[in-house]
Amino acid sequence: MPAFSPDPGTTLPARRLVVRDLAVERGGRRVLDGVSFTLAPGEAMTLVGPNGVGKSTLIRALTGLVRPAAGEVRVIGDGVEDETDVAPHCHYLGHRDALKAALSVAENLAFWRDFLGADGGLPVDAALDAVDLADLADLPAAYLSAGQRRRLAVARLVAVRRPLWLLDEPTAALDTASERRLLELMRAHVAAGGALIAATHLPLDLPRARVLRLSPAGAEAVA
Ligand SMILES: Nc1ncnc2c1ncn2[C@@H]1O[C@H](COP(=O)(O)OP(=O)(O)OP(=O)(O)O)[C@@H](O)[C@H]1O
Repeated sequence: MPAFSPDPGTTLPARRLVVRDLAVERGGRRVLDGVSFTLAPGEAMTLVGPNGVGKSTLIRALTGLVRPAAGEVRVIGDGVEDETDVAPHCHYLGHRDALKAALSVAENLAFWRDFLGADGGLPVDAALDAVDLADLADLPAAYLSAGQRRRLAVARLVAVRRPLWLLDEPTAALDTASERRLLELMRAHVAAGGALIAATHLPLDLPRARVLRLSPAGAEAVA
């Protein structure tokens, strides 16, 4: 598996995520209230808190998949037209790996590159190599194990360059080597000027990562 090192000459477009007084309701109940933070280019933030506190809800609200009850989420950066539409600037890695079972591993990734626009991202074979899936390129995705499925979902992050990664428990189902590999990709992303948020129950070895702790009492920046 080759080391993935971003070309230092191709830094990501600088995008700042600004979240102000965000409130989100689920099933008629206010799950999040008054969440505010800013994430600058080159910053990583882990999102922690007990089961059911609203980590996935916050990440989905940031992507625009869940409509906030109050507050706003904005992307600020040069040349950004619609500042409230975060989706075109981000990758969302959720609990479901968004794979088409009948397509091969390589075809799944090629689909995402076409669909999302692969400007500057790694070619399919290199992206599969980055997650150690090159040997399974022709296998139908239906046959992948849970960890392999997750690795294929992770390959999307490097096959399509986006400045903001919103990751919901990204290490779920990954073995130790794959987890280490994902952390390398995350560090490389931040080093290239990208930003990321990762909801996690496990400590992630991300130097200088800020921590946003959610609790039933509210959100608190703890580092
Ligand atoms: N579609 C929904 N309808 C009703 N309630 C929901 C819905 N989705 C989430 N919830 C509730 O919102 C709360 C927050 O859920 P969320 O999945 O964001 O928590 P989490 O912090 O990510 O939890 P975990 O650590 O278990 O993954 C929970 O009480 C959950 O039951």
